[in-house]
Amino acid sequence: MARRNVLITGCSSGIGLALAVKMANDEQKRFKVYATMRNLAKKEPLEEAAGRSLGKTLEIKQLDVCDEQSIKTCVNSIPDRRIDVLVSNAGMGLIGPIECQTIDEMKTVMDTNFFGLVRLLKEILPDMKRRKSGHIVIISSVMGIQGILFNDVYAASKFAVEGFCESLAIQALKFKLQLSLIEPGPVVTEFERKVFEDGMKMDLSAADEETAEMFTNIYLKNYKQIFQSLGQSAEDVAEHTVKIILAENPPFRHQTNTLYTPMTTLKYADPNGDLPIDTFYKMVFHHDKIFSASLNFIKLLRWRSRKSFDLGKPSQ
Ligand SMILES: NC(=O)C1=CN([C@@H]2O[C@H](COP(=O)(O)OP(=O)(O)OC[C@H]3O[C@@H](n4cnc5c(N)ncnc54)[C@H](OP(=O)(O)O)[C@@H]3O)[C@@H](O)[C@H]2O)C=CC1
Ligand SMILES: CC1=C(/C=C/C(C)=C/C=C/C(C)=C/C=O)C(C)(C)CCC1
Repeated sequence: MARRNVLITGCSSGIGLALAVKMANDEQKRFKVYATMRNLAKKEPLEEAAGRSLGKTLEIKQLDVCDEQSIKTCVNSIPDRRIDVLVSNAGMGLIGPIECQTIDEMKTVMDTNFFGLVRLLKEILPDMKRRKSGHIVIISSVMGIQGILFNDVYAASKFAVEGFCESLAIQALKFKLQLSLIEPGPVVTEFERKVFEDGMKMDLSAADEETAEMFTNIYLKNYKQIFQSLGQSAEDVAEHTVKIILAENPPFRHQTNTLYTPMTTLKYADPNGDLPIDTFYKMVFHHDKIFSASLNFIKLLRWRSRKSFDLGKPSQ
């Protein structure tokens, strides 16, 4: 099989970095990775992690998904503009009451998470259609299927991504192109740190007392614990993504976190849409102690299974 050219966006940290490194270090050398980032001053962690693949199976390039010219320049710099696998990963989060967010902040989230993907495809899709080959892989989120308290705009941006892809997938089929949405739950990356820090320093004066209290004492208070108990690593998500890229018949949707799937299943279990909303409401407002205890229990189980794995014993 010929080596496949892979372009990944947002490789300065997190999932993008982990995926670029994993694919570039593929033992069978099946990929040539174009690992892109908007700010090349941030390339050191990727260079370090890439090791010997740097300059061989991994090249670092500048690409800002909010800048059409930067996308064009990057794609033009790739031999024959050939991109066999596009991984649209660049993205950002935003949490908090909407009363305390500016429209400009919200627009930046939509511009990055949704229009970023649209800009990439406007440049890359015509080539893929002409060649009648290509795989478009999008790092979406469980929030592309289901909204979560105080993530209104972020969830909207990922819903936009999912709606766009669901529509495009039908046309793509005609051109023998594949489209896959990767849907991680919480992942411990810079995303989590940035979002939490911004949330902690958010000016909540525009919100009523009850909302501000809910955000601070329920959402932010539980945030770290949710990531510690249910969170995956970027490497774990990268491993799932590679499997999807290598699959003979890649699925349209793939959730990476089995601990999270019980929540998303609620969405499909009730066509009226009330079940997930009522369940989340009860978890947050009525059974918060049980919810918190369950998270602690999961954290303990995962810690124990990792510990026994570290000691050389397979986890139970
Ligand atoms: N972490 C999580 O819990 C989850 C994350 N996701 C999704 O995974 C993807 C990767 O996030 P993750 O690795 O967690 O977070 P990181 O913050 O570690 O990585 C995000 C990457 O996107 C880049 N980026 C942001 N804006 C732009 C832009 N305009 N052009 C190009 N690159 C840009 C960042 O660059 P810079 O360093 O310059 O800011 C960074 O490289 C995102 O789409 C996110 O929505 C999905 C589910 C859960
Ligand atoms: C599980 C759960 C909660 C929080 C989930 C979180 C915080 C998920 C984060 C997902 C991310 C960060 C996805 C990124 O794309 C709530 C609403 C507190 C209560 C109900 C159950």
